[in-house]
Amino acid sequence: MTRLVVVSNRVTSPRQARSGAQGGLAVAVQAALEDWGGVWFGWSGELRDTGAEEPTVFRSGQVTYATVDLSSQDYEEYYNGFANRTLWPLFHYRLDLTEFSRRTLSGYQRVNQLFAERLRPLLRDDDLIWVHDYHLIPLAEQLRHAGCRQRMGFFLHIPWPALEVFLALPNHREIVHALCAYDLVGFQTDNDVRGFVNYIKLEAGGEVDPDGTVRAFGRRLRVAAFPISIDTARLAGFAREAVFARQTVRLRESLRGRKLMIGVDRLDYSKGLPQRFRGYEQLLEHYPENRGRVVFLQIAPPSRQDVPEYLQIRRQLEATAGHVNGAYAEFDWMPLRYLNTGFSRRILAGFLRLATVGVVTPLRDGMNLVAKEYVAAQNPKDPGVLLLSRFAGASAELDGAVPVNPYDVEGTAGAMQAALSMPLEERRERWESMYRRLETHDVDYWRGAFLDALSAMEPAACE
Ligand SMILES: O=P(O)(O)OC[C@H]1O[C@H](O[C@H]2O[C@H](CO)[C@@H](O)[C@H](O)[C@H]2O)[C@H](O)[C@@H](O)[C@@H]1O
Ligand SMILES: O=c1ccn([C@@H]2O[C@H](COP(=O)(O)OP(=O)(O)O)[C@@H](O)[C@H]2O)c(=O)[nH]1
Repeated sequence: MTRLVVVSNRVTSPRQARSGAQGGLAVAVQAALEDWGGVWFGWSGELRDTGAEEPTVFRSGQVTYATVDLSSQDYEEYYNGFANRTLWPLFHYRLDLTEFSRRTLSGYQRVNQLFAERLRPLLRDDDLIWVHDYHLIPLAEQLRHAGCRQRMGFFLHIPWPALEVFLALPNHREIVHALCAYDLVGFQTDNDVRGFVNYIKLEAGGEVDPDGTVRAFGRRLRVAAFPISIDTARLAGFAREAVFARQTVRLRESLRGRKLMIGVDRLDYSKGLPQRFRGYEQLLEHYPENRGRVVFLQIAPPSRQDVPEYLQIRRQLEATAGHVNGAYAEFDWMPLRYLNTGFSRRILAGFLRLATVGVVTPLRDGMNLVAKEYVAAQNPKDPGVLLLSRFAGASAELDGAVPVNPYDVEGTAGAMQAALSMPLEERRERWESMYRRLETHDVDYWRGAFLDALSAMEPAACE
């Protein structure tokens, strides 16, 4: 039987998943693999400087985990460097934060080569190989050089930028050339597909058919949007069960009847947290009836702390949160609760259900699973309102959300006010259309759509 082999930088064991420290990629891949079974290959998250080791392999349920350690130089150049100081900021439209160096680029290529060498002996001829995200764009090309002919798909979890932004990457051509070694390249949204197709047509001199068939660099492949999703029924079940859980009860009691607004994001500059805090400050300033009546809970587990820009945003947020509380707190009311802790998704589901407003206002986001989890966690009889940035991939699907331009701080405050005072009937109507979408378009649907498309490809099609 055809095996599924998933490759990603981040591999999360079931134990790590319970800590709540992982991002959306790990959450979705875990859910996809748990049902289908297969191999999950990637970085162990550990650093080892002595000698290249064979992958560590262990099995849990249906999934075989195979992980490799990285050296501290690999970690610095590949993960902190080219992946998270070049590709991440550039693909999130932050040219001001984008660094480029040949040293980190060569580390990026080296780790992709290492992954290819370690993965190859584990592969069978009829495996379906599914590679995830910007860390591993060159992997298929490396595997093909080593003679692998299996069908290979790639899914990009982050946005694909507009052409003019992408052209700022000095090795843009090399990156797209490498992507063309896959048989199927999946993006989160049609907008991302458009950015890629524009590059193929306008820069690479390639051709793209209406069905997404691409011919470029002597290869034929397919591109399409496959919006990632959540395990909707399971998350809704977590939220129902969490009503009587210890932490949910503690949170509810601490509110003393006040309305809860909630944000849950990795501590990342792409998530728009400073603008969000300022929007909340404006809400308290311009709609004073909310003072003492609303609490904003922002959960922001630290992420990529060895990358300087992440330390900067952390300091900035501490100052902004302190400023909001300093200006508006009363002796018996703290307007903003800002936590640098991660929670398990069971606990989060309970917190999301308690919240009258879910605030998801990234400056740019590939998808944003928290937006979908907020909808899934709501009580159908009395659902809360989702505020959603138009720059999150999720906004293409969640039409019942209140749209927000996160750069418009006063507009964000106005949207918060509208959400806090929205009548039940409108809340239900908006929630129902979003929940219906998530019931059918869940993580199983995402996995099935991608793997069906990949299975239908001819292996290693060259023009
Ligand atoms: O692995 P880290 O460096 O700790 O970062 C966590 C993950 O962040 C990013 O997640 C993205 O994937 C989500 C699911 O598709 C999507 O909803 C979100 O918009 C993206 O930002 C990153 O792309 C992953 O590789 C990281 O593992
Ligand atoms: O304390 C936390 C914070 C986040 N998450 C999960 O991490 C994922 C974040 O994914 P998203 O797509 O929103 O953003 P990313 O972090 O991948 O950029 C979601 O499933 C969250 O429920 C979690 O389990 N615990």
